[in-house]
Amino acid sequence: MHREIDTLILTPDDMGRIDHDAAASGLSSYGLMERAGQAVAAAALRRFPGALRFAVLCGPGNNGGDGYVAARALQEAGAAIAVYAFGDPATLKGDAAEAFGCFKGPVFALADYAPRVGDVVIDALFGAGLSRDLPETVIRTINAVREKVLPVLAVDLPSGIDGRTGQVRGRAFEAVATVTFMCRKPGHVLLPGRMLAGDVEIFDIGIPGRVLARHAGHSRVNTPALWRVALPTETSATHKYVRGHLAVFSGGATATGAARLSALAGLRAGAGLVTLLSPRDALATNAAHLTSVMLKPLDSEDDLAALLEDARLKTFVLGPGFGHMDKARHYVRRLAETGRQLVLDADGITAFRDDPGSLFQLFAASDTRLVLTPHDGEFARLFPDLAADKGLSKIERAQKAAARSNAALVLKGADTVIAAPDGRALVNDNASPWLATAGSGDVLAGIIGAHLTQGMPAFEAAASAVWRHGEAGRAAGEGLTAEDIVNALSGLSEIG
Ligand SMILES: NC(=O)C1=CN([C@@H]2O[C@H](COP(=O)(O)OP(=O)(O)OC[C@H]3O[C@@H](n4cnc5c(N)ncnc54)[C@H](O)[C@@H]3O)[C@@H](O)[C@H]2O)[C@H](O)CC1
Ligand SMILES: [K+]
Repeated sequence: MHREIDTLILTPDDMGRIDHDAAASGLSSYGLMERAGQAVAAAALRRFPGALRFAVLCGPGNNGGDGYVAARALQEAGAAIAVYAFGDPATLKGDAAEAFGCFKGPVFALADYAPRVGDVVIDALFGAGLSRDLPETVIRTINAVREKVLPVLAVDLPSGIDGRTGQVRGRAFEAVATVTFMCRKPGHVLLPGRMLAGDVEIFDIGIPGRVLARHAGHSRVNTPALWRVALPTETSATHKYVRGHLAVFSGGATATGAARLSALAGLRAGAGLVTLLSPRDALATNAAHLTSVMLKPLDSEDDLAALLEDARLKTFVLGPGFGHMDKARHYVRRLAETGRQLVLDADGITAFRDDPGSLFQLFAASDTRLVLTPHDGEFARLFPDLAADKGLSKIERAQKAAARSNAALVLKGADTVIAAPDGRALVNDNASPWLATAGSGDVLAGIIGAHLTQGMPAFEAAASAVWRHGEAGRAAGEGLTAEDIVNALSGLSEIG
């Protein structure tokens, strides 16, 4: 079943406003903390039945408060515990002070914690409120725990992970699992936070859906439920022209492979027809490798203008192995001016590095017809200021770039973010490490093109393509090549 809280991503700021609102509507904020701490204790007992001792490390804020509740619950369950505090617990405030007050047992200074084999560490030092790099005492503790390779269960977030960005503030615990509350935060889904959070459990502490909805932004984890309705449906009336005609620009004679991968992926991903537009000097090479993909010579803007007289050709992929920067810019202008949809990748992106504004201008005044698929390096060519702003999370960078370019933006990586000009953002989490292989991006561009040409809106076309690409990568398994991803596409069972 699709639960809203399983896909929603809330920033720590959103979460703070939700807390505030929940309390203002009469919900006991200490009650939320009590449920949070109890959930942590339950997860600890369930996951680590053989623990000799739970070392509960409590911080100076509400994350520490959850820790005291968990410590009390573990004690009541008969588990051996030892509690260590960073800072003087007597100075705790509000709910955390109450949680501390309810815990009956000794609390030692964090600096005195000597990790022992058999300990399971409950990390309740810092959660959503981490606002700067970790202090030295905490870093020393993290190092000592990592040195002994002790299992860590993190409360809300592994301490040291910035909940808004997923970046490490100085040092961070590497958790086996993290228990978070209501929704995931960017720190759970963006790298490196995602790797350090381990298995993330989302626990509903009882904040009403209406309060969540009031403050929820437009960020989610990329799942089929979010775009399934936009997928093209197969009916008996489906005709190859109805399923769309995708055209992919090939590079010159020595660089044709990338575009062929895009073209083949487009065909496998459901485009009715796919044509490779090839320079004449590369026709023989391309012809030798193609059967189901059609081939047309194209060397100049005039050739393109003639081609564009066919109104059925609505969707293009330009960039993989393309090579010619001037031609790329001229072709893109023609495509934009004639109202075409375009997936711009690789060299197509680089072609606009000296004047990204001219690209954005071309696609500014219309529905979203452009999909940009940069990796970090290409992103920096089009959006140097956003790439340089280390204060932005990857989600925020993608959102700003999508708004500026009026494009559906696919910011690639193991934590690919797909953003729309209207602010929607999806973080993808089904990619296997094997997907980072030569040609993988060319395949993705082709799948996006296929989805576009079948009539999906740009953002949904991109998001579903990234997801299918991830699934195909998983199906192809370890050691895959880009060809394997293409082949795995048609073997995928029904989406979602
Ligand atoms: N959101 C919810 O629904 C609930 C959240 N709970 C838990 O509360 C924490 C967030 O609590 P908060 O007090 O805002 O933040 P922290 O405990 O993470 O830390 C704040 C505390 O630490 C100080 N501080 C921040 N950074 C540093 C640093 N680098 N060095 C030293 N000190 C630092 C800061 O000044 C504050 O004093 C959330 O994660 C949940 O675990 C609830 O209990 C349930 C409801
Ligand atoms: K924590």
